[in-house]
Amino acid sequence: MERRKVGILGATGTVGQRFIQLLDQHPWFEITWVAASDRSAGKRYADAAKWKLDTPMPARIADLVLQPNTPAANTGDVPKIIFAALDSDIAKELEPQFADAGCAVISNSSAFRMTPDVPLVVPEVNADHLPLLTKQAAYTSKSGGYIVTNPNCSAIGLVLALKPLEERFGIESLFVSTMQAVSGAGYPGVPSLDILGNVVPFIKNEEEKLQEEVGKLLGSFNGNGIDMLPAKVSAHCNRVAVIDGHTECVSIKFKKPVTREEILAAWAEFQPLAQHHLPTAPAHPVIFTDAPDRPQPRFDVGAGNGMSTTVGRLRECPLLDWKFVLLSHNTLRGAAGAAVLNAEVLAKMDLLPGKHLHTKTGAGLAENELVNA
Ligand SMILES: NC(=O)C1=CN([C@@H]2O[C@H](COP(=O)(O)OP(=O)(O)OC[C@H]3O[C@@H](n4cnc5c(N)ncnc54)[C@H](OP(=O)(O)O)[C@@H]3O)[C@@H](O)[C@H]2O)C=CC1
Ligand SMILES: N[C@@H](CC(=O)OP(=O)(O)O)C(=O)O
Repeated sequence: MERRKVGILGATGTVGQRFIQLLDQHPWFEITWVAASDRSAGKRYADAAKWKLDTPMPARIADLVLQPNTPAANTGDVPKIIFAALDSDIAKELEPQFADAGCAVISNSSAFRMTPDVPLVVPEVNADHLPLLTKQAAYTSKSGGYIVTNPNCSAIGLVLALKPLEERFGIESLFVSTMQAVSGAGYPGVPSLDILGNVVPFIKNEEEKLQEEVGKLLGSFNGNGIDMLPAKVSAHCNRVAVIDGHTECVSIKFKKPVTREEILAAWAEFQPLAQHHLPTAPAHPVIFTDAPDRPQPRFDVGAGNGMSTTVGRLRECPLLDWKFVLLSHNTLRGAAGAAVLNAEVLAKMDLLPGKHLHTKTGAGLAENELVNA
């Protein structure tokens, strides 16, 4: 099968490098275009990027030349599928330009996550929100472009654990306290003298994003927009001296009495994408460990190729109903892997740019094939 050509915007950064790692051998997508800041444009990828992953930089990518970062400034072919890993302010300016030029922009940034006509999606949780993209002006104006976003890295791990619980028991309120890895701040990120032997109890805008994104992700698509989940959510976000993997301590109040066995069954049976055979989807999005001292970033961050959330320490909460600890990989499941999985679902729903683009709404496929179990 011929692979679809894709580009990466912000290709030299922490998340951009993860995109390269995940897409280099991808069966459906082929990287043909990379771009970053004006500082990097015109350079070979190998000369512009400080490669920080423990797998080698793919030789073919090393020789790609970084292109200008707007569609207008490009003289050659810009692929119709763009994975974007830009800071929010830059994303705000650049992503709409690519959507207006007819590209599917699969974005990591927070810039448009809460925009009413932009889907904010974790496929196992709310793939049925994706048809919202057909309301965007770029799409309806027949350029066929659009923006789809994935959530904040802490929100992704959290909603994977919450979705099966919300479906079965209903969530009334939620308290979450995070311990977030330094790679979440990009490269070079947090200065070593600030974080070594230390905990920083502040990540700008993080608590606000986590609180509001959970409501949209667990909300429902009403045909025109998203009705937010009305649960109360309170978040504390902390930076800790871990390289990869965000750990979160979660306490929940449910709408009805729930047993430990029912919670464990909800997690174990949560496999909403199992029948779709998506290359990046983990077999088990939520993995429970009953070891008393797990999950831990050092041992569990790679679960499901970095795409599963590991949950553990499930116990009764004297304030709310139940509490547990979860861990997920912030640059894989929390960023690049999430975006690649979004693109795989869009491909399955026939919503990626192609010859049928303007006749498809994605609605039938969302309802019939990608509903969450
Ligand atoms: N790190 C993480 O765990 C997660 C990050 N995110 C989000 O993903 C986005 C990227 O984060 P991250 O990879 O960590 O950031 P980095 O700082 O590591 O990388 C930033 C990238 O943006 C490029 N860039 C900078 N300025 C411009 C510009 N004016 N035009 C085009 N490209 C530019 C840089 O290129 P150059 O090399 O040329 O400077 C680099 O490729 C952010 O919005 C972040 O919040 C989301 C989830 C998790
Ligand atoms: N802010 C997160 C990374 C992230 O996901 O950010 P954003 O919500 O801007 O994508 C962290 O530092 O760990």
